[in-house]
Amino acid sequence: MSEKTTKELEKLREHIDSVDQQLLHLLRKRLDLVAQVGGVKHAAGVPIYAPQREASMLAKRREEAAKMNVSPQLIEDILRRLMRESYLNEKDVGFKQVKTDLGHVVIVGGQGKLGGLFAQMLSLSGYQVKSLDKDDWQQAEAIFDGAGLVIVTVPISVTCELIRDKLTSLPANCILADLTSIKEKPLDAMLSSHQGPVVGLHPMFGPDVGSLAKQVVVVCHGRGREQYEWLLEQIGIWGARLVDADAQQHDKAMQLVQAMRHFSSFVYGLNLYREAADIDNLLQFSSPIYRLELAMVGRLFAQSPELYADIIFAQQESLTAIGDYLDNYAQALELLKRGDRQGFIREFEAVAAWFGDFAPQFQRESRAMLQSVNDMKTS
Ligand SMILES: C=C(O[C@@H]1C=C(C(=O)O)C=C[C@H]1O)C(=O)O
Repeated sequence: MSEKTTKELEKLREHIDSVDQQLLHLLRKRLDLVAQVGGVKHAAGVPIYAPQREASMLAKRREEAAKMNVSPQLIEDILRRLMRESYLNEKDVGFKQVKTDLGHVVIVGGQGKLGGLFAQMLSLSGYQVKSLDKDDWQQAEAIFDGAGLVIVTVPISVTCELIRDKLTSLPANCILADLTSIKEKPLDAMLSSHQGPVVGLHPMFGPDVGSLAKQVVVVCHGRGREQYEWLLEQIGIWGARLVDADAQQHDKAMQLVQAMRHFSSFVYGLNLYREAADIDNLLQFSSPIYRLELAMVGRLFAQSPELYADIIFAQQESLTAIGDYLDNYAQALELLKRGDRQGFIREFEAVAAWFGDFAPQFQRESRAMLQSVNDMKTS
């Protein structure tokens, strides 16, 4: 059935269409300017992401918007979306090559998704990149010969063994780095296999990000920092934020941030499956927060089970964090069984007090996410 309309409505809609077309022309103009900025940055080696410029630009546009009786949040939302586009487009011109006399880069596991992303970023920055995968070990000697940087990005379960068995005779000054999501053991393995510069990296994002702008890369220093400092600068030019961490502390945080988080998503999915939930039907009744939650869980099952098994099984200690969660769940369930509404409220308040200012901050952040989940609906 076609939507109801009137003559007057049609007239106004024609005006709106024409304004939208003007917007489109302005967008084209903005994209062209950003492309020029990309070229200038490429030549000068300026990072793709400029947080101070963004903050001052947003503040000015918000102020102007308020004066024009336009919601400051509206212009901020639009500009943030446009800036995301800028990062993607700036990428296309490539990046400045910080180290021009490196020799080539070898990505061990270059056919994996994350390896592929790093290979792409390095190639866009002018480096010669070679991939070394499962079937290439026969030619390893030739591939490593003359390498200035070797990046290991293979499943966690085989990372340390591979480093210890196969990376013992790299060129002396070659930098050895890994992208594993745990850091202590791989870093130890790299330090003992290779006498040259060593650095542990953990990109805190999946391979499906379109751009590294604003993404975090954790850095655990190994040895010979002066020799790999350029690599950190290069990653900064891609737009990522580098966060130094102690390997042990990083691994401890990962028990909650990764093992526990993915495990509870897994169980959430497992539960829906065992309860034979009808997802179509649930979506009919879904509130935006439920849809978002289901998306967070469902996206897990669109990816590789090996990847998640690797992350969850990586550290024996995660078992404690996950076990604690089960205990807390059981204790909270007791409140419910006893009908202890007051007890529930007391616990709730204790947790809220502990979250402190983060709770309202998270509420604000999630509001924006929920609104965009709602915007995505098509019927
Ligand atoms: C275009 C630039 O690059 C990025 C994109 C911006 C934009 O689209 O307005 C602003 C700042 C940068 O994060 C720039 O530096 O001006």
